[in-house]
Amino acid sequence: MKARPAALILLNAVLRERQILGQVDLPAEGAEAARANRLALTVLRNLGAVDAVIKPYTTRKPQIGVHNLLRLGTVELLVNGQDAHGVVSDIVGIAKTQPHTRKASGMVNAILRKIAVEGAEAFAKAPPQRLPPWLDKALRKRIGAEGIKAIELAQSKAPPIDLTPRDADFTLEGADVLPTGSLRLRNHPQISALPGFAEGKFWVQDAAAALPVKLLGDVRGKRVLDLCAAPGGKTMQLAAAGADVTALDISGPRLRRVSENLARTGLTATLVTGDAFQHTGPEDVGPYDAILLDAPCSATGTIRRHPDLPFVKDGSEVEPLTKLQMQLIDHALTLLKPGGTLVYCTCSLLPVEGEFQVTAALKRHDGLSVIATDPTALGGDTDWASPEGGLRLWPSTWADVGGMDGFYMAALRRA
Ligand SMILES: C[S@@+](CC[C@H](N)C(=O)[O-])C[C@H]1O[C@@H](n2cnc3c(N)ncnc32)[C@H](O)[C@@H]1O
Repeated sequence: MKARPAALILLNAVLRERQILGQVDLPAEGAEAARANRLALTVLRNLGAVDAVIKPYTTRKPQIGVHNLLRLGTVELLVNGQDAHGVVSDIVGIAKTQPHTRKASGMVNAILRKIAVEGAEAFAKAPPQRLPPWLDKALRKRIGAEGIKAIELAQSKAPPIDLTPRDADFTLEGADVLPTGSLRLRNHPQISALPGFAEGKFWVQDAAAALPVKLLGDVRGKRVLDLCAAPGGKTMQLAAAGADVTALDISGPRLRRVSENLARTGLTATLVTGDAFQHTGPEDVGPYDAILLDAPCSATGTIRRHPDLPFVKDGSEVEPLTKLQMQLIDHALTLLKPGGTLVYCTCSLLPVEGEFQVTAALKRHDGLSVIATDPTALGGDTDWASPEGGLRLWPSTWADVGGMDGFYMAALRRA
């Protein structure tokens, strides 16, 4: 299947069935599937502006299948700058093949022709894609209208691809080296075709996601538990830094990805499939020197990479997730040596999944303390430091060089 009809399947799955993009079975492969995915992501990242362009041409909201065709056509015309004649005839052709859009093909034709000629101005004037109301409400008090706007602007742009090098001296032509050590690609090449990929010299990992492991300091020779490990970006960092790593995850299929990643990079870790709460550690060697807890979370920090999330999630999972995070912190502390370090992190924008978890853990555990992180020691900026001693990153952090995923991280010392 070609990219455009495949992109339509993706858009219908997200916007009609409320399905996560990554879970949609796509009848396309290779380059066409990759292009379909990029098209769907671009539509979702710009949905508000695209709908604002379409609205004046419709008397009432079109049926969703028709609306998605118009959205796809509008993005091809106004964002991707594709040839108007080709786009309109292709989208109309797709409309004609579907029973639920066939009747509207004449209307689709007329609207897209008009948008091709006059739509650019309305698109340029439209504000960036809004945060979903539940997320806006949760953040507004903390970061204000300006902070929200900065996040929305950052999320409306396609993010760069960041790589973590296995060895610090690895460089890649065309990649920028960020002060934190990540390599950043502004174009979107086929990763598996890049020099060094097959030899496992790097892996894809957002610059923000590469920081939590650094909060553990020098892990060479230490026994480190990666408690929620899959797909394994942080496991590989730990192994590359010389730690004796145990990587645990509840999901067998996801842990297989850790295994594949380790095989490609030539790194080693002990893999354990299972529930973190059942893990008591190997009895013969006792508690771990350090633990990384990259807890399951709302993933609201990754919306720029996964713009489907706001259309699929409604915030109702946040409360159960915060309970799980709290229990995981408590359990992790039982597996840690006295004096050992626990790094807690989430790719969430929400303080309840970050800062609040740390301050609440300090109240629950006598003698537990935060090892205050100096962001400048990691190549970051002073304003990354949050009052309780952790680091807070937003999608708008370093926006001028492409931003980074929203993340929270803090290092805790057990008494
Ligand atoms: C944020 S992801 C971890 C990402 C990973 N650390 C990385 O850098 O690639 C959270 C992981 O927690 C796992 N998980 C969720 N509940 C768990 C539990 N009770 N025990 C162990 N793993 C769990 C999920 O399967 C998921 O892979």
